[in-house]
Amino acid sequence: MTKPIHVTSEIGKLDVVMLKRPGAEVENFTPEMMPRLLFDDIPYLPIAQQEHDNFAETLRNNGTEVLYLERLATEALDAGGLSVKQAFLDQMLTESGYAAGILHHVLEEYLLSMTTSEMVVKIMAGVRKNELDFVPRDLVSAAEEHDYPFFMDPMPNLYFTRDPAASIGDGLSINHMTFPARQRESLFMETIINYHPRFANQGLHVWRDRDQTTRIEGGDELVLNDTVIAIGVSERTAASAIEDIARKLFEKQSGFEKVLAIRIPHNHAMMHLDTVFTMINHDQFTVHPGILGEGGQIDTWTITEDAEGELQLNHDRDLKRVLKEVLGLSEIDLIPTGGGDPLIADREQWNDGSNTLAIAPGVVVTYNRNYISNQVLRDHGLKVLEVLSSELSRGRGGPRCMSMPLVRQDLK
Ligand SMILES: NC(=O)NCCC[C@H](N)C(=O)O
Repeated sequence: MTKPIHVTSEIGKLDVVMLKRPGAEVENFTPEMMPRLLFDDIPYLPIAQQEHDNFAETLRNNGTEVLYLERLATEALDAGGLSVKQAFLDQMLTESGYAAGILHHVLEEYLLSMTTSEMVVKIMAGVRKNELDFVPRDLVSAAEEHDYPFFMDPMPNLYFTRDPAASIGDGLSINHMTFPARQRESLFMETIINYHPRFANQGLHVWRDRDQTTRIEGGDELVLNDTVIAIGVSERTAASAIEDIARKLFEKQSGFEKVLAIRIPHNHAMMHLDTVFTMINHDQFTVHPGILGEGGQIDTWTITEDAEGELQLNHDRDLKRVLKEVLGLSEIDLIPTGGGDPLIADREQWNDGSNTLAIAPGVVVTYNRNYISNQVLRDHGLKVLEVLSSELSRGRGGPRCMSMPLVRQDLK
């Protein structure tokens, strides 16, 4: 029987996916807070929600069951009972800066006075100071944070469900993320896998948990097939975390035998590997030409384990050659975002033109605004399903970032 988490490729038919419908959190902040919250603009919420519903509907119309993070988290907490809800809240408050003290108690009381669903939505949206009839008297609050509007910051990046955790085989990596703005997010997935009746006690693995110090994010983790994973060495994922997860996957006999580390530029536009490179068919990939040097060169390291259990590294700069080798293929089609025009490539990559979600081999979901890259994909024989994107793209993530596959059919 297929497990409730089962992902052995990037392209097998997508049976079950987890999304997060954008809520109050995507507009509950000031322009000043944007850089810290990793946003370049403030989306117009009603339209962002319509666009997201259009995305979910496109997936459903193509045979994918859509689950929502906010609902799964609520159900998991309710299934766990009061002690689990309290422990979750305790951890969330600790990670929000209130390990103890009067504000810990005030916020705990406020949030526990709500239904579980309201509490989850409120934690995601953020807690404004003016919601509580409480004025903190400590020096930090009075002298340094007096004008700051929040007790608990919103989590506007939650609709990028891809990043806090990644499905790998019959398990997850639950990620220690890079920036404080996103670090609390993975607590939801940890709670879901531990307490939600659909996932708890189903023999699922946590290959690497969130209590790690080295950082990794799901946008960098690509399951190329049932034995090979590609991971970006990026702004968000450290080489040390890649070595760590490689060791764990090899030790825990996950079935994965090779980890391909690909070093990409470290900047906001290309924060994860999936913003510049995605797998969309057995032998086809999108690639932002801006990451490749002359002759398609980019640093890659194929990591394997030797007979003594030590990691072995094989360095190569020819991406095509490496992909052919690890996938056992004679040819690879690297499809350039923007069709190779550097201006269009940069513009469409900025709006996630390389960030495609494969829902079956050769069938991809993309943002409609990247019309040139979409045509290039069609010219290469792909079926392209376009979704609305004016507001969603302001968060700097596309269809792959906005989806966490839970079950994909195995490739034949
Ligand atoms: N996989 C992805 O590339 N996710 C997009 C994340 C965008 C979000 N604003 C972030 O900076 O983390």
